[in-house]
Amino acid sequence: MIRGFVLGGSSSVNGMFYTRGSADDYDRFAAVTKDDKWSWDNLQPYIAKNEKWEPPADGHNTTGQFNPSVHSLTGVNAVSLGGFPQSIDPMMFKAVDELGGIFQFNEDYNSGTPLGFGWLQSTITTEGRRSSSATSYLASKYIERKNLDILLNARVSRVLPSLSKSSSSGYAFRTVEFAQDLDGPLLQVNASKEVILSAGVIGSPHILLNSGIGDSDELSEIGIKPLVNLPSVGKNLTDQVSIINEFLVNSTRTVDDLFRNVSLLDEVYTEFNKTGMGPLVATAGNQISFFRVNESLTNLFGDPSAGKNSPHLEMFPGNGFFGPPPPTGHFLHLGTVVVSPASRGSVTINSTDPFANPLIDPRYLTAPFDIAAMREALRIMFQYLSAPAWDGYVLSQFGGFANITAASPDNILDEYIRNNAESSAHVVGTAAMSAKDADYGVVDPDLRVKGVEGLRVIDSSVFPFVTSAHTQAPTYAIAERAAALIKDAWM
Ligand SMILES: Cc1cc2nc3c(=O)[nH]c(=O)nc-3n(C[C@H](O)[C@H](O)[C@H](O)COP(=O)(O)OP(=O)(O)OC[C@H]3O[C@@H](n4cnc5c(N)ncnc54)[C@H](O)[C@@H]3O)c2cc1C
Repeated sequence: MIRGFVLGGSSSVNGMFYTRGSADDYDRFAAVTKDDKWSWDNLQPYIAKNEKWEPPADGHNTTGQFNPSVHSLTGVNAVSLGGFPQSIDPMMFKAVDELGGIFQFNEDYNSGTPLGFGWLQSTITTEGRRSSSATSYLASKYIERKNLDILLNARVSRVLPSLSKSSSSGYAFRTVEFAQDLDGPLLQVNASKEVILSAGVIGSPHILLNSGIGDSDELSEIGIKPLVNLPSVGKNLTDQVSIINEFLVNSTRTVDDLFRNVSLLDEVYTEFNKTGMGPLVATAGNQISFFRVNESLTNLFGDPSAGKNSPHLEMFPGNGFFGPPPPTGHFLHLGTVVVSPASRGSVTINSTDPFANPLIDPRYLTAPFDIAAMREALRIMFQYLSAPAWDGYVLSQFGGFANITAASPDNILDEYIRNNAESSAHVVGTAAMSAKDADYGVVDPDLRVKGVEGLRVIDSSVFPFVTSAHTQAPTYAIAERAAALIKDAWM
C-alpha cells in the first residue's frame, strides 16, 4: 500500500488531484458523530483556510472552467487548473455535449455537488510546482517559528502511558517513544499539554496498537499488554479500488514520447526550469468526472454513498499510457474508480516489535456492491467512448483489456476487474471518529482518543467514511478544523 514516508507525507508523492467530495459526505460525518462542526457548511471556513487558488501556469483564460465563488485566495496550499493544454481536451468535452444524460458538464465539482464532468483542479502552484503540506505548511515562514521543531527521519514506536484520574481507562498518553534510526536507541519526548498522532491511516493505528490501545483480546494474544480496550483501532479501513484502462490511439500528440525520448524530456525539462511552462507543469489529464450507479444496484445492495448528490464512481483521463509506456504506440488511459465502496479492511499487528510491519488487509471487492459498481464504471466508460467525438481517435484496447466490451458478460468483466483492480491510495478510516456516546470508534468528534487523556489523532485515519473523492483535500479540511479545536482547548 503506497504512502509517502517523507516530510509532507503522501502529499509529497500524490497525484495532486484536488477534490473535496460532496456536501453529503461531510453532512454524514456530522450525523454519525452527532456533531455539527463536521458538516459541509460548517467546514467551509477551514476548507478556505487551506486553499490558495492561483492562476494556472500558462495563464490561460479560465472563465467557465471553475466557479470562483467556491474558492479561496487566502489559504496556505496552492490549487489551480491544469497549466498545459492536452490534445484530447476538446474531444473530452465534445463527447459530453454529444451524449448528454449522465454526461453533464459541471462547472465546479468542488462546489459540494460533484456529479458530472469538469476541469480538474490540482494542488499545483502558478509556477507549475507541486504544493504539498511540506512546501505549504512547512514553508520557510512557518518553519522558522521558534515554537516548531522538526526531527527528520525519526520513527515513532509507541505512545507511553501515565496514570490519570480523569480518564475512563485510567491512563494519559503524553510521552512519545521514537528512534532516529531502526537500530538506534529508543528515545522519549514528553508533551506538557497533549500529543497529536498524524502518522497516517496505517501509521497511526499501528502506533496505537503497539501502545496497548486496541482490541484487548487481540493485543493479549500477541503478548502486548492491553491498556485501553478500543476494538475499532485498525478496523474500518476503506480504500477506493481503481482500474487504469489503456487504449491505443491515432495520434502522436500524447505524453508517451516524453518517457521514451531522453532528448525530448531534456527539452521540456529545460523549458520548465526556464519559463515554468510546458507539459511538466501539469498532470497528463485535465478533466475529472463523477457518476452515480444505476438505482437497480443501490436497490439490490443498499447505497454506500453519503446521499443522492454523492457519486459512487469516478472516471478520469490521461493523454498517454499510465506510467512508463510500452516501446511503441500512443495511448489514452481512462481510470475508473469506485469512490463510495462498501468493502472494509483492517490494519493489525502480529509482533511485539513496534517496528515490524503491520498487517494490512484491504479486503478489496469483498462487498458485492463494489464489483457490480466497477462493472458499471466500465460500461459508462464504453458509453462515453461511443460518442462521435472519439470516432477515428481510439484505435483499439490494449493489454489484458483488449477483449473486454460493454456487452461482455458479468463473469468476464469480473475476471478483468479482479485481475486489474488496484489501490487508489485513498485509504482512510482506521482510527475513525464516532459520537461521544458511541460504543465503537477510536476518537471522539474532537479527535481525542476515547477513554484516555492527552492524545488526539489528526489525519486521514479519523474519517468515519471515505469521502467520494480523492482524500487530500478532505484531510486538509479536517486538519484545519482540528487546529482550531486545539487552539480552543489551550488558548
Ligand atoms: C501515490 C499516491 C497518490 C495519491 N494521489 C492523490 C491525489 O491525486 N489526490 C488526493 O486528494 N489524494 C491523493 N492521495 C491520497 C492523499 O495523499 C492522502 O489521503 C493524504 O496525504 C493523507 O494524509 P495523512 O496525513 O493522513 O497521511 P500521510 O500523508 O501518509 O502522512 C503520514 C506521515 O506520517 C509519517 N509516519 C508514518 N508512520 C510514522 C512513524 N511510525 N513515525 C514517524 N512518522 C511516521 C509518514 O512519513 C508521513 O509523513 C494519494 C496518495 C498516494 C500515496
